[in-house]
Amino acid sequence: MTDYRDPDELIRRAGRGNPEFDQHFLVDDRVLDRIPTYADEFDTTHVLEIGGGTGALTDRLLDVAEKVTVIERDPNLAEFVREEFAEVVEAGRLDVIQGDALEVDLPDYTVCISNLPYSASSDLTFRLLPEGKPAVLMYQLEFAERMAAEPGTSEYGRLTVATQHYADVELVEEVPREAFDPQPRVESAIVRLTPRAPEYEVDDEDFFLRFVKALFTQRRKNVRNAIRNTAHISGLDAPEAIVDALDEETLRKRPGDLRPSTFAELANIALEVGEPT
Ligand SMILES: C[S@@+](CC[C@H](N)C(=O)[O-])C[C@H]1O[C@@H](n2cnc3c(N)ncnc32)[C@H](O)[C@@H]1O
Repeated sequence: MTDYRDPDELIRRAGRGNPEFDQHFLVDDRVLDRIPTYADEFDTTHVLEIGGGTGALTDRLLDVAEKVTVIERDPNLAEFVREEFAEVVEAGRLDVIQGDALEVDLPDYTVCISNLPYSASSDLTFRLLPEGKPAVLMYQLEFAERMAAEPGTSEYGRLTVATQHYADVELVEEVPREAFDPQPRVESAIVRLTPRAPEYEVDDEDFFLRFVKALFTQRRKNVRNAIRNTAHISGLDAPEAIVDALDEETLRKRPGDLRPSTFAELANIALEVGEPT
């Protein structure tokens, strides 16, 4: 077993994380050791790590990757990691980009393995998913459960359909608050995202995602009323024509009970007859 740097010692030298900047550092060695193993089936030649923090996970990633690129917003932490891993930086195996991962250009990575800053989880996920590359990511447990949810459950929603449009979602490990320093207020979970084409076809991806978003704003209404009430969100001039084109059984269901493939069928019909603007 490789002797990795002690995460508590890294924090002692780098300085304590600031929760206001999403700085909850993982200090449980067993969790840190397991994270790269969830990417065993993926090509780990070039790992992207968003939010390197003090480098405890970076240390492990360097063991499975030929190259690691870290994007870290905090200039002090970016500099700390550059100095801490000076030898591998020098050898060209580690790049540390100081910047906002929502804005900087992404490198040509093969897999993203990160303990994400939770306040940007959604934006970062939907920046990564269209890249079509696999990922192993730490989220707030509640967010992870929504990503992996099944139709008909209270967790199932826009986030589920949008995520599963791009990838298979597996919640591979729940992580308690005590695994972090400082501890977050909520439990966490590691999610594995395996990209694949969806099992349905959509005629217009942007419209599909907008239509799903619109219907889920009315998740307790039936589909008939949800389509009528959200034409301004989905951008449809003729919602009634869609209602006329659908069968009664579908119209009586609630958006939260529709499978992604049914959303796709509805979106394709809406695009054809609903006069989208
Ligand atoms: C939850 S910590 C994870 C740190 C480390 N990887 C670990 O596992 O202990 C998230 C890190 O993301 C950084 N961060 C926050 N927002 C960011 C953003 N928009 N882009 C890049 N890094 C960000 C924080 O400074 C922090 O170091």
